[in-house]
Amino acid sequence: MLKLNKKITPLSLAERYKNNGYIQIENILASPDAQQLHEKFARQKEWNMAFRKLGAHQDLSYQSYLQWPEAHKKTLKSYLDDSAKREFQYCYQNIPIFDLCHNKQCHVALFNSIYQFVNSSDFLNFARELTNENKIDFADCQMTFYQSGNFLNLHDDNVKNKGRIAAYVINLTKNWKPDDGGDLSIEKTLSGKKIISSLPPTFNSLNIFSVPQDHQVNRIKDHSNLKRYAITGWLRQS
Ligand SMILES: O=C(O)CCC(=O)C(=O)O
Ligand SMILES: [Fe+2]
Repeated sequence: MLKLNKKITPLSLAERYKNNGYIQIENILASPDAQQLHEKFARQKEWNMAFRKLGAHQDLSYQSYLQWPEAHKKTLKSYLDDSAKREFQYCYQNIPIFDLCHNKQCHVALFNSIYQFVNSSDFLNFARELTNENKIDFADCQMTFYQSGNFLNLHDDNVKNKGRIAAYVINLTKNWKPDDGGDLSIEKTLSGKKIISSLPPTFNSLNIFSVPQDHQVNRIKDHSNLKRYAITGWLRQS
């Protein structure tokens, strides 16, 4: 079972969350758990590669994508880069753990342990105290993996009837540098002025931000070797 770092007291951070609408908390998981999770993410071979084509979500097997001829990969990259300038677009790898484990038997120990952890009373109570939202009933979750050229354009996470109260990101990226890109930007407009806050994907940090709120995952630079791993999802009301 994954464990929270017991030294972090959510009530002491609630004021900051309330004032800003977001917070980043370092060293969120017990340290051996974060290290082991990172190793398991790094060993995971199959992912869904998610992007949009002609305005609709697409899922592709990442392993089959790796077999494509280079020319074919280049064509997709140009399409995505061009489309990202004109419309809502994203490209990253994920595994929809909540869909795989919820209401079904899931036999992958890693997926089960993440699903159980984010729905444990420890994690949900932590989130309820931090956000002062007692109506949080459960957390959905996915594993995500971004690498060079991957991004997620500006959006606000607001989807009707999903009961999303706040979004969370447990960052499992090692050795991030500002030059890699891949930080999470949160945008606000205050007195007509755009304010952008950038949250680096610091290893073993938790980001929580209220929904709706404009944010994006900045593109990981083409030259970067970064593997941006995270557990992401929403704290939801049934
Ligand atoms: O990975 C992140 O930092 C945020 C991801 C996100 O915004 C989303 O999946 O909707
Ligand atoms: Fe989002």
